[in-house]
Amino acid sequence: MAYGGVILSNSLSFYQKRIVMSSRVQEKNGGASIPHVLSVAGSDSGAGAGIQADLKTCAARGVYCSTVITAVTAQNTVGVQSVHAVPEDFVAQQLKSVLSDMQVDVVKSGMLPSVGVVKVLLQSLAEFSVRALVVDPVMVSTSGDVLAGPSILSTFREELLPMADIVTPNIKEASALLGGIRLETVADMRTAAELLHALGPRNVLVKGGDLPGSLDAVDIFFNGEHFYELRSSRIKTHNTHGTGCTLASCIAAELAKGSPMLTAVRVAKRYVETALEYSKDILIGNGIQGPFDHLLRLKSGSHSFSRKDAFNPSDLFLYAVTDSGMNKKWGRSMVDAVAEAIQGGATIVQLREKDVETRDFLETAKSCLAVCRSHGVPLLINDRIDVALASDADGVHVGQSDMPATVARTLLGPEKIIGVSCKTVEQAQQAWIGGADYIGCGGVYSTNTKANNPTIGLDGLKTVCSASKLPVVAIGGINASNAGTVMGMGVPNLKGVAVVSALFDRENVLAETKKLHALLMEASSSTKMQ
Ligand SMILES: Nc1ncnc2c1ncn2[C@@H]1O[C@H](COP(=O)(O)OP(=O)(O)OP(=O)(O)O)[C@@H](O)[C@H]1O
Ligand SMILES: Cc1ncc(CO)c(N)n1
Ligand SMILES: [Mg+2]
Repeated sequence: MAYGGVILSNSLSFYQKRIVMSSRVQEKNGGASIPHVLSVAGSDSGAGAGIQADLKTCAARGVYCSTVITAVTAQNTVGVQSVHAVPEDFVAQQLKSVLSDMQVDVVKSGMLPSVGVVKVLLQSLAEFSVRALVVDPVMVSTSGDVLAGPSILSTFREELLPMADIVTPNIKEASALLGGIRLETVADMRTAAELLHALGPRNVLVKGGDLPGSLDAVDIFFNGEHFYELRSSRIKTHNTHGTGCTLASCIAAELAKGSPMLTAVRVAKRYVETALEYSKDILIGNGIQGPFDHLLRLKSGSHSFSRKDAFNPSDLFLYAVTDSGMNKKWGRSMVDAVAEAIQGGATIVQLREKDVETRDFLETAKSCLAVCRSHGVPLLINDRIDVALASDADGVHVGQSDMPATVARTLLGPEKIIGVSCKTVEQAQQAWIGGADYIGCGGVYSTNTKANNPTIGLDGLKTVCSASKLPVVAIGGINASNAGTVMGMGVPNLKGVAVVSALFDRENVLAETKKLHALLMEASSSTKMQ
């Protein structure tokens, strides 16, 4: 069909009709339409390529992916050990199950192991409406293993390619489809793209991942009118297994979201490049070509210092909030100040940097995190979700004018700690609904670290604590002379006090933290005895 509503060939009017039909069905359903790719491909037991790559790619790109499995392969990072083709009538049944029920936007085909399976797919496409067909003519993997034999070539050329909105062969596949021509240079790739276009697909992308001796990763895109040389740096890595499947399913995902073809291809190439760069050092399997991480998640939190525990409200007991101005005044670095506070008994640390450059903030966060992790103390970042994400800190603390807790939760995921400053019962309720883990309540007393901040006093603190569904840490002007009073009240949900000046605007952070810790222990044990 013609993507984006441009009719490029008379034979496409049939598909145009189906677009109208499918949008009508969607209107009748009434719900929000979810972009949907159907992947018709083979399973890779090593999960780097095939169906598994397609599912991960679509998940990473925010698109729903259903699957029709055409073959099951026994495959790993060494190569393909065995292939078990799914019977053609069972492929047909899977296609019917999905397409008769779900609103599929784009079909992406990968491994189609027999002529019969290609025919079954074409029959389904004639019967059910989709907006685009992305054909990855899988024949030879980068490892050199044959996934569809030469007997399929004529069916690909004569029946499948003419139906494709885009076809994405690698060098070997392009050569095979064109009767074995030599493809050794970018100029050869252009020729191949033009020759393949003449077979009927609306667009052609000849992938140069396996182009011998090429410094960049160059792909040639041809839409029948213009050539585009899509170039990215070649990532030095062994983890390229499944790049082709990933590229094609990302193109399908972007098309499903409504992108024009060239945009979809550019985004997909950038996505592959980013995932390869992120994954270049990961080690999965002992073979020559490893998988990469489609979700860019496997490295974060997996290093040895990672905090393994869920948030524990008792961590709020002695909550140290840093202040770089104070530390500078007393001639110590932030990391040293944090290390002393932890040694003295601080149970959680919040990095609060108001007037610092982002790059310095990130560096400080990383160094403080190393100290905190080595002592099992959580580190939170004040306000800056980007810095929390980039440093892999344990969470954030946000104020009423910062990012709302719900948005912070979406960005940070379920395991990070989120705290919200609240003065009122309503704000505390909102923080709970938004998915926060604790609230900071104050200012209890007046303080010079926050100008023009109205205090709520001990009564205000009691009111919020009693109504709160979340654990509370009291903040604002708390120091050694009043901490005992605050903790000694024994109000429900109050788990600790947060302090800035009482620790950091002092000459000896270690001694001040110890003193405060002892006071809090005494106050909380006396409330327990009451
Ligand atoms: N080392 C690399 N660095 C950056 N991009 C790469 C690298 N290797 C491949 N690519 C890109 O990945 C995409 C897929 O290319 P490739 O030619 O390897 O496909 P393929 O052989 O079908 O993949 P596979 O069979 O491994 O799934 C292309 O956009 C290509 O430019
Ligand atoms: C199942 C399957 N499909 C496609 C490829 C191509 O990478 C592969 N290696 N395995
Ligand atoms: Mg390759």
